[in-house]
Formats: sequence, structure tokens, C-alpha cells
Amino acid sequence: MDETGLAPTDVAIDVTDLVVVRGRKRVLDTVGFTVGKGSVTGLLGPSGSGKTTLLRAIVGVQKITSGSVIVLGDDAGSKRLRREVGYVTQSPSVYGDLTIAQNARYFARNYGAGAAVADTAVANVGLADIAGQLVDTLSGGQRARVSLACALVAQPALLVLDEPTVGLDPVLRRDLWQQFHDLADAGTTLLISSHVMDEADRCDRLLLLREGKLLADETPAQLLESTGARNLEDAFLELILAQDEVSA
Ligand SMILES: Nc1ncnc2c1ncn2[C@@H]1O[C@H](COP(=O)(O)OP(=O)(O)OP(=O)(O)O)[C@@H](O)[C@H]1O
Repeated sequence: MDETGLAPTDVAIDVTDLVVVRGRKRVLDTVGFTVGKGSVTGLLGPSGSGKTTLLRAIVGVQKITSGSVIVLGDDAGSKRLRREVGYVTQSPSVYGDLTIAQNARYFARNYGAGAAVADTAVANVGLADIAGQLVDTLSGGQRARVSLACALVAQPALLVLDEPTVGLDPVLRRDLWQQFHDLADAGTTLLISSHVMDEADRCDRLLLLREGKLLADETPAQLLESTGARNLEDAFLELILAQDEVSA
């Protein structure tokens, strides 16, 4: 057991003393945390705080300066993890000249899954009604959902999502969060970045990042208790003010 109370076999992500320098900037500064399997963890922080860089380090596409990132027991980015880790970026990587259904079925085939799995994934992201439409004719938010469906068909053990709910209407946002929890209940680990604080209380655990530093790694309830704030937005503000006082 480590200090989070997790046995090693229950740990999906283990980050220790991670430092990433991009250009001349220390984008991640000695970041450390663990994420338990089958949980929904929110990575929150303002624009430019280092969220995408941290997600990239976890999926193994970011050169790290020092520290370690272990995912499902292996170094991030190692070959074994290719099928185990799904990553949905902010720029959807799907085929514009194929329909939504064709995209999902194509990715499903690559992962040895059938058309039914693809069609379910399309339905789960709220696109069943327009599954026959070409991706090139979709809005940015719709395209992002196609990308999410294509990641879901791989049924990865760890799903890393970079701002998956940007621009979605509130009903769809609620449905997607429900789906994230359903996936977690079935054993998938989800790490989801967002800069929208009202999504924070939908997470089992929160990582709050600011200027490359981890300000908090707690459950929403613990965060409210430790700061004495009325809501998570205020709690984050308390932490920022405390950080500013320390560095002043
Ligand atoms: N290729 C790069 N070279 C140098 N600096 C970079 C590079 N990419 C990002 N950065 C810097 O790293 C910092 C963190 O960027 P990152 O994209 O990780 O933040 P973020 O929290 O995901 O922001 P957003 O919510 O806007 O996507 C920013 O200051 C950014 O300018």
C-alpha cells in the first residue's frame, strides 16, 4: 500500500517528481500523484497550466525532463500499452471523407471489435441519429464526439480525454459524464481534463494544476472540507491565494 491506500495492483497511473521543460519553460514542476483503477479523475486548471502536457506525458508522447510516469505497471508509452490506453485530443483525428458509422466501424475492426460495438459507441456519444453523415460536414463539437466514439470502441483500460465536453449542450454533457461513470464502474480508468469547474464535482478525485504545479489531489468533498469553501470554484480560489502567499 502507498500513502493513498492503494495496493500496487490497484494503481493505474503513478507519476513521481515529473518535470517537463518545453522551450525554456518549466511546464510541469515536480508533479506527483497516483490514480486508482476504475476511477474518474478530473484534471482541472486554467488554460496554459500544463494539463495537455501532463496528459501527453501519461500517454507517452511527451518527452519528459526528469521523474517517472508509470501506467498500468509499465513506463508510459511502452509498446504493451498501445492497446490499453485510449487518448482523445482536442484536435479530433478521424476521417473526414467517411461517415460517423464508417469511422467507428473502421476503428472497431482495427481493434478486433465488431460493428455492434462501433454502433453502440456512436449511440453513447449521442450521434446515432446522424450516423450516416460525412464527418467533413459536422461541427467541431460533433467531430470531437466521433473521436471519442472511436476511442471507446477500443475498450481501453485507461481512457485519457482532453477537454471532451467543450462546446456540448448541458444535456449531452450530463449524459457523457454518466457514461464516463458507467465505464469506470465496469473497470475502465478515466482521466479527464477540463477548465470548467462545474464539472469538478462529477469526478471521484480531482487534480488541480496551476502554473505547472499540483495544488491539490483530493476528492471533491475533501477539497471543500480542507479549504472550508462553499463550492469547488471558491475552493480552487482559496488554494491559488494560498499558493500566491507562499511564493510572495
Ligand atoms: N511546443 C511547445 N513549446 C514550448 N512551450 C509550449 C509548447 N506547448 C505548450 N507550451 C507551453 O506549455 C504551457 C502548458 O501548455 P498546455 O497545453 O499543457 O496547457 P493546458 O493547461 O493544456 O492549456 P489549455 O487548457 O489552454 O489547453 C503553456 O505555457 C504553453 O505555452
